[in-house]
Amino acid sequence: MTDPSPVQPDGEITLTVDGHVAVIHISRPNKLNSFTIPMVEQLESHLAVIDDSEDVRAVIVTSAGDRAFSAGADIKAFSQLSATRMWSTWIRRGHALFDKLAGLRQPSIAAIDGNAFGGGLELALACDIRVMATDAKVGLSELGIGTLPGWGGTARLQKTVGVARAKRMIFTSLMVDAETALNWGLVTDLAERPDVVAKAREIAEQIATRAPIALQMTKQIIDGQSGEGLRLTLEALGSAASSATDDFVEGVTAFRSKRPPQFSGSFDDPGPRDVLHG
Ligand SMILES: CCCCCCCCCCCCC[C@H](O)CC(=O)SCCNC(=O)CCNC(=O)[C@H](O)C(C)(C)COP(=O)(O)OP(=O)(O)OC[C@H]1O[C@@H](n2cnc3c(N)ncnc32)[C@H](O)[C@@H]1OP(=O)(O)O
Repeated sequence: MTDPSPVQPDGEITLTVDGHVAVIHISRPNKLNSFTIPMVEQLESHLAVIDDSEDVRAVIVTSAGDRAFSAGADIKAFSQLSATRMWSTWIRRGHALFDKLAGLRQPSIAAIDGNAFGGGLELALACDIRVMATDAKVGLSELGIGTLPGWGGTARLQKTVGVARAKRMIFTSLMVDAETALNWGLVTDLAERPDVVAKAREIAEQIATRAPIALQMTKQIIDGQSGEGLRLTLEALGSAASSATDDFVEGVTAFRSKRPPQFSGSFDDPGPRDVLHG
């Protein structure tokens, strides 16, 4: 039995890649996985690795099975700083970090296997899909400590649950339970706490069987402005049809051959191809 790794007082965020799925683990067990600057730095470098990878097709973000998914930014740390230092080390940097997560080519799934408060819920909101433990609660608690959700959660919550529910949650630091989160569309799936990561993994593996380039285009279209969606759709299909990504050829060929497609994610530009007649 190996000794558990020593608890890092400043917390630790690790990255493991298994096949086409990357898993980001947040661990600061004695402080409810609250974020320190070293953890922000580690997450920055992990996202850069994922962004550069051609193998990673889906990302899971989860805690290391601790009591909480994350209780947000380390209140004790940022509240000791001057306003200038707070802006540069916490607000601007954290906001950019969660934008980077939300903007990844690869879809991400938050496995909310514990309570998620403040920046912890903002982290989950920066992911595309959220799976939540049936006994967890989530909320943007920042107004309760005299600040506001500073890492993108205000805008993302409104986009996810609508204006009225976002106002109800943020203005009153409402902690919603799993059933409410599911009913409000804040999460897409519920699971018993020990099964949350497995559920997220199941979704990630399904995503990993899709054609990567078509998937990335779809993510960009959904995340684009609604009015922008049609133009992006036409543009994306136009570029795919004209240069016929290998995956598009493979998808049509596999369909015609009645076998599962094997997508490669490659994109060479052979010029127009007649993909419908072999
Ligand atoms: C106009 C505005 C101007 C203001 C400018 C300031 C801007 C600063 C912006 C920074 C960047 C924004 C980032 C983000 O948007 C903001 C945040 O994330 S703020 C943090 C939000 N999180 C919370 O409010 C949750 C705080 N925690 C709690 O309420 C409780 O811990 C709990 C989650 C309800 C659980 O309660 P309990 O079960 O009783 O557990 P404990 O409270 O005993 O906690 C155990 C242990 O963990 C420590 N801890 C918990 N949460 C945090 C945290 N967020 N930061 C640091 N430490 C935390 C807690 O202190 C205990 O430690 P111990 O006391 O045992 O040493």
